[in-house]
Amino acid sequence: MTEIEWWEFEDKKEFVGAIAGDISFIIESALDARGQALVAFPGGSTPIPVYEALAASNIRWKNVTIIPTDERLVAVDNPLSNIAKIAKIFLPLGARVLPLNSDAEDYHLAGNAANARLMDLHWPLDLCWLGMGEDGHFASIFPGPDMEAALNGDAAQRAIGVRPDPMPKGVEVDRVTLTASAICEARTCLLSISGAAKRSLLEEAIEAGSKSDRPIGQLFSKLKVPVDIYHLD
Ligand SMILES: O=C1O[C@H](COP(=O)(O)O)[C@@H](O)[C@H](O)[C@H]1O
Repeated sequence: MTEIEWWEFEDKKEFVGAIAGDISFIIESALDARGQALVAFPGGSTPIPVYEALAASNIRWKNVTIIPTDERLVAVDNPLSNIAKIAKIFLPLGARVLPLNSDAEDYHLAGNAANARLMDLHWPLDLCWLGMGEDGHFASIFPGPDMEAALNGDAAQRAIGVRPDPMPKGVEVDRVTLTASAICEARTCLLSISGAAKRSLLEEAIEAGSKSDRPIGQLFSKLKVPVDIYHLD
C-alpha cells in the first residue's frame, strides 16, 4: 500500500487554502523543472472554491495544461459538464484546457477519442487531483460493465468510456474517465473530500484495498505515489 497523509480541516477557508497552496507548489515545481505542467482536476462541486483560489494565485498559467479527471457526456452548456467549469475559470488566465468529451456516437467511441487525444500530451501527469463520490467512485470509475477495464485494463490506455450501473442519482449519464493506470502514473496525487460519511467510507475502502467493492479502495491498492488526502469535516 502507498504512503498516505491525512490533512484534517474544520474550517472551509483553511481547507480550500491548503489544497490550493499544495497544487500551486506542484505546478510551479513542474514549471521550474520541465518548463511545462500537465495536471488533471476533478469535476463535481467540491473543487469549485479551490479552482477559484487557484485562479487568484500567482501561478504562471501560460505553460499549464489542465484536463478533467473525467467528464460527463453532455453538451458543454449543460450544468453537469465538468470541462465547462474548468474552462470558464482557467482559460481566461492563459492555461490550456483540454476536454475529454467529443461528438462521438457512443461512450465507447468517446473514450477512444479521449484516449487518442491524451496520447499527444507530455505524459505523465504532474498532478492527479481526485475527488470521491459518496458511493466510493473516483474520477468516473463506477461499478458497472466498464469498471474492470477502467481499473485493470490495458496499462497503456489513458482514458476510457464508461456507463455507471447503477447510474448515480441526478447525474444519469455516460462518461469518459482517466483509467486507474493513467492515474497511478502521475508524479503526485491528491484527494479532496468533504463530510464524515465520505471519510469513513474512504477509510474502510483503503483498509479493504483490492478486496474492496468500492473503486477507490481498489485504486489505493494500486497507487505507488504518496497520496495527500484533504478532508473537510
Ligand atoms: O461525478 C463526479 O463526482 C465526483 C465527486 O464530486 P463531489 O462534488 O462529490 O466532490 C468528482 O470527483 C468527479 O470528478 C465527478 O465527475
